[in-house]
Amino acid sequence: MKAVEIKNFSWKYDKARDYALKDINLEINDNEFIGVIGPNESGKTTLMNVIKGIIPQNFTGIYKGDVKIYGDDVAGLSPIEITRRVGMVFADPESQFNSMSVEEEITFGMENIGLGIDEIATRLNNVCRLTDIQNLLEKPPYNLSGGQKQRIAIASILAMQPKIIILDEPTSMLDPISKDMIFDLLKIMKTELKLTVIVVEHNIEQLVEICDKFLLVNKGVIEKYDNTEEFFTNIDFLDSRNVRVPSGIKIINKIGNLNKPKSLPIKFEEIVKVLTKILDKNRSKQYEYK
Ligand SMILES: Nc1ncnc2c1ncn2[C@@H]1O[C@H](COP(=O)(O)OP(=O)(O)OP(=O)(O)O)[C@@H](O)[C@H]1O
Repeated sequence: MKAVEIKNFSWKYDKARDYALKDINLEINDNEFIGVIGPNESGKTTLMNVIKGIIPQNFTGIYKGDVKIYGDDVAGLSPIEITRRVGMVFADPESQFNSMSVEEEITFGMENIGLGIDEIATRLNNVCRLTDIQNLLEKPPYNLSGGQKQRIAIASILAMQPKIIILDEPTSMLDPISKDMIFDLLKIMKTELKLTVIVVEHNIEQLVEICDKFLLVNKGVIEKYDNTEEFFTNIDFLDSRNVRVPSGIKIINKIGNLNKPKSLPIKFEEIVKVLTKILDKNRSKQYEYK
């Protein structure tokens, strides 16, 4: 069964002149990891809100087409049913907080959906271990570092055990070390928790290492949706859309196009391997000539 299935979908915000999303068709498989990129105001957040059911629940406008989450029409699900299936993390973790201690913050959602005390304790323990926030439980969530706040926001979402997690620019307000910690957590979500992960992120260099597929949204339409390797084959097209293609991929693409191999690596360590081979070959050739 598909995790997300969107068919002929369009959305126009009330009073907006144009549709924010136009004729969207999209399928996301269970346990896939999707990187969503695109220019500002292209419709990325709107698309995430559609998958999470925030649109049409909290917005008025024109809603056309079908949006299904694991086979069910999202517009027909109750807020609790949606919360159980889809979790969402925002750029600003504080926008999610509404409790006076980290522990309350994490248990709040679980109590709301009526989980028992033992289940809440087990889940609390698990998510604190995953996000490394055990020593923060007594503290107010507001007086912490940006990275800690984001890990708390993620912990409270993971505690709900959704099948899909959407993260909308989760590292945009964080320092480099905290960013790395969030990327490590993203890996765990895919490999250990087996979630379907959809992340809007500008840091393509790090996304390339973990995403199965990339989705480019531009002017309200899906311009490109492909496996990561395929996505980065047409560098000229991506340049024309101002996608910041990592330098390693650009270099290997230039060299690769000259040598015409069947497929090109895109992950950092794979690129290093290929370049090392090319350099070694060159060195041994120079040696032969001497
Ligand atoms: N609540 C709203 N009411 C009316 N128009 C909106 C609303 N929210 C977003 N829009 C418009 O919808 C379009 C898509 O916006 P959206 O926030 O989805 O883009 P985005 O790609 O996430 O942008 P960014 O990268 O800047 O966050 C924009 O033209 C925006 O102005």
